[in-house]
Amino acid sequence: MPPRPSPPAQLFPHRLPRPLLLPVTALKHLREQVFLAGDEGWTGEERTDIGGDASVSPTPTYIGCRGWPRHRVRCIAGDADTTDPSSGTSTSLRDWSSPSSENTSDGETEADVETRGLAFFAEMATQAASPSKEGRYSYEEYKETADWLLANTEHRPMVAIVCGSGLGNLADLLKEQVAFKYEDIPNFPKSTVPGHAGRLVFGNLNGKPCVCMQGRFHMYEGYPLWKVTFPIRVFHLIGVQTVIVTNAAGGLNEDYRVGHIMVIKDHINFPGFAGQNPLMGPNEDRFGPRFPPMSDAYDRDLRKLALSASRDLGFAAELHEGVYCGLGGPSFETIAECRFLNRLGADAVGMSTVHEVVVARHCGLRVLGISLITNQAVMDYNSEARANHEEVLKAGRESEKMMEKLLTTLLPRIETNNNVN
Ligand SMILES: O=P(O)(O)O[C@@H]1C[C@H](O)[C@@H](CO)O1
Ligand code: HPA
Repeated sequence: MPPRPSPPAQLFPHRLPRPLLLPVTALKHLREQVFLAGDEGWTGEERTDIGGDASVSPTPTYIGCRGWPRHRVRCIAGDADTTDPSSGTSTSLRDWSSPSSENTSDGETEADVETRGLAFFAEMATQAASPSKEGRYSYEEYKETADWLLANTEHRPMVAIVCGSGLGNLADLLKEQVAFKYEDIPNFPKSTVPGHAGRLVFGNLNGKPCVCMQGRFHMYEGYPLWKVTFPIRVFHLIGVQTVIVTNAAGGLNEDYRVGHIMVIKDHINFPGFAGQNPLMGPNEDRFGPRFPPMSDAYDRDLRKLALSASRDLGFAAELHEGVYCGLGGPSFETIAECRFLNRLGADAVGMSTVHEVVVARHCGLRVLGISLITNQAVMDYNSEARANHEEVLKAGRESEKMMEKLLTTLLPRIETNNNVN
């Protein structure tokens, strides 16, 4: 075994109560949640994803938690005793030195941080060690979550609403609410983005039984697409028939203004072009077919209902039908990219939705997509405008009343099979 080097200074060492044994395969899965770095790859706190691979790293491996405040990204130092993936043996993770009781900047002691770090890590380890986590959820896990929800609420929603950035308050419209934090629901991922609260809210919207995702999951958070779309299949299993996906989007169409609404007519799944499709991998026939069509992804009757509701509400002039282009994010688009997408036929651009829609259609759910135009995409090299998340959230807050009215008017009109002419 190579001699054990000193830990990098930026790593705050934490003591493990005892060596933690994990199979090498578990470490591979942990890469989705935490970053792993060999000695050579470590460049300090500025780096959040070093992308070393424990299974091939010849040097000791450090593990930190993605998404933690950076000064806390220093969870556990490890001693990779056995790193040969072919051996299938275990990797032991040990502490480097003793903890201190020094306070961190927000008053939490290092001991608290350590406790949290260990709890987080233990959870990750448990999840990673589960055989079903080999790249996807098993049917039984979707079912487990669905059954848990059905056992914990009497609500039986027909419609699910996914709230986009800044649109989480839509969930407040529901009456007779029963809400669950994502972290309390078995198998549910966790929201990490500001403006995505991370609660599943059941209730009635204008008499219609609904469930609202107050916060969605995005590819750029580091989640694989089978996690991003996990709730959609759960909705199917609890009896939901229609999903309304909302999002914040940048307007590419020159007629679109901030605060306008776009009913999604079609989408361009850009990550899909690069092989990032949530249906990649073995098909689960109990959800749907291997090769689902997408030419009817956005339900024509639901689109008509949305357009007629907007006419009834008097804001038809602010409502468009258009094509949404989903990208991976988290960087906003360059000017050249915006021009390119616009020429391709996209009217609005965002970082979500398309994966949820693919999975929803795969399991036969009807889909209505609604984009709130929160900013105009920058298309001009002379422009000083810069897209930013604060602006997106602000536009969401400013237009929430319009979105609320649209949904409140629309929901009671949704039948199992609308046939609107
Ligand atoms: O969840 P959505 O698609 O509404 O959120 C958009 C895309 C990014 O998450 C974020 C950028 O501001 O808003
Ligand atoms: N680009 C991508 N995603 C977005 C935007 C944008 O301009 N606005 C809100 N979400």
